[in-house]
Amino acid sequence: MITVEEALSQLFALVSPLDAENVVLRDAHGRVLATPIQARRDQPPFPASAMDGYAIAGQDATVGRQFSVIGESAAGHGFSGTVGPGQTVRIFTGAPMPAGTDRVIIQEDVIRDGDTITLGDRLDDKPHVRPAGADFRIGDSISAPRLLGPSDIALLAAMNIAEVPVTRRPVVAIIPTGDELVQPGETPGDDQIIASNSYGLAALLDRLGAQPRLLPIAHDTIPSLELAFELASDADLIVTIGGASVGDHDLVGDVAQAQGMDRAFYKIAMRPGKPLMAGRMGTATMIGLPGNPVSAMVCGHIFLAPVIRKMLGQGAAPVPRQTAALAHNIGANGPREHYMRAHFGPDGVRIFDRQDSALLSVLADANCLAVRPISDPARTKGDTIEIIPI
Ligand SMILES: Nc1nc2c(c(=O)[nH]1)N[C@H]1C(S)=C(S)[C@@H](COP(=O)(O)OP(=O)(O)OC[C@H]3O[C@@H](n4cnc5c(N)ncnc54)[C@H](O)[C@@H]3O)O[C@H]1N2
Ligand code: MOO
Repeated sequence: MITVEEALSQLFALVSPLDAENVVLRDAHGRVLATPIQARRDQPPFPASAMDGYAIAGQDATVGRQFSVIGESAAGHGFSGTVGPGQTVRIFTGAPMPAGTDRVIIQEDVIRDGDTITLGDRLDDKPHVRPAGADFRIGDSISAPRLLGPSDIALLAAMNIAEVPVTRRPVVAIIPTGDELVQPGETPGDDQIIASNSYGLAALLDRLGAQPRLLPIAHDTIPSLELAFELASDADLIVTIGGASVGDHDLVGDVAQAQGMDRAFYKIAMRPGKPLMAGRMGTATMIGLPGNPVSAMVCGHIFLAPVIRKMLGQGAAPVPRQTAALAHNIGANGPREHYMRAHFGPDGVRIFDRQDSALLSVLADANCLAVRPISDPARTKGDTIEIIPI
């Protein structure tokens, strides 16, 4: 059995960043910027008022001074003339500062009488002007790779970027396997259960920015698994679930190899997740996950997530860990790195008692996985351990 670290580095060797494609701005949210992008304009493109008030020449801002109002500058409708001594222009937030002005007196500090204003006695000392290019200048760039969030989308829009180069989303074929499985909503037979982790993994892959394709459930027969691999052959990544262990009906590894899978590894010193396998299969990478629902989901967090990030051009790094204090004592760990369902709250990390890899309800209550290194000794309340938020 190899370590989690070794398995991850072998997985990274199996995948490469995908090509870039252009998408319209509206579709760029959640995608990874593939190449740096440059602003096409200055923002603001002109010195702009930050307040509603009156634009004047700053040196004339003295208490009691009077100005005659000669026009208006509104957002989208600037004032085309020049403002001379003793003159002002009514101005609104976002409007261009007229020529001859460099300060806005907010309307609360002005008394207006007809077309004359008088500056009040409590003037602030701020210009209330946003200089041209204060936000960004033409040519300023957003570096890549970068996972584009809502703030980035707003910035790209302001930069007048209508099409965004992003990394293609990896197509991930998910193959649930097992005669005992039926789809949610179907009526299971007496010996059957509902396929669950296939849906959990599809959701995880959605969240990672991949394009999951949930294939029909494959039976525990060679022809059914062969058909499933055929259906999956044009994917970037093929993920099987179940049939990975040593039972008589665990055929996934054998069929994959008969179909030309070049196996990189099988079995990891990890709990849950021991019977994980991976390799190249034609143009795709194949990852065979264990069937136990929690094992598959934990492998999704620990292996699929970093692999997808590498394919999206976000670099090759394990899933980030944090440190936190234990809320209670725990016993020693065994010979496999243990990813334990736990809850991190104000009193520290509480590791759940029940860790059977069939228990999805315990996974749903967890907000992190507490990582116990191989042969980690017993720990006491307050000790620092590593956790992975999930
Ligand atoms: N003699 C041994 N038995 C087992 C070993 C071992 O080392 N020696 N390893 C155990 C470990 S650890 C795991 S993990 C499981 C993994 O087995 P498989 O990958 O072959 O998975 P299955 O046998 O097909 O299924 C296990 C379990 O999970 C349920 N399952 C499978 N797919 C789904 C799905 N899509 N949705 C929901 N549930 C699913 C399945 O019904 C089984 O209950 O092997 C141990 N055995
Ligand atoms: O590795 Mo199994 O995944 O412990 O349940």
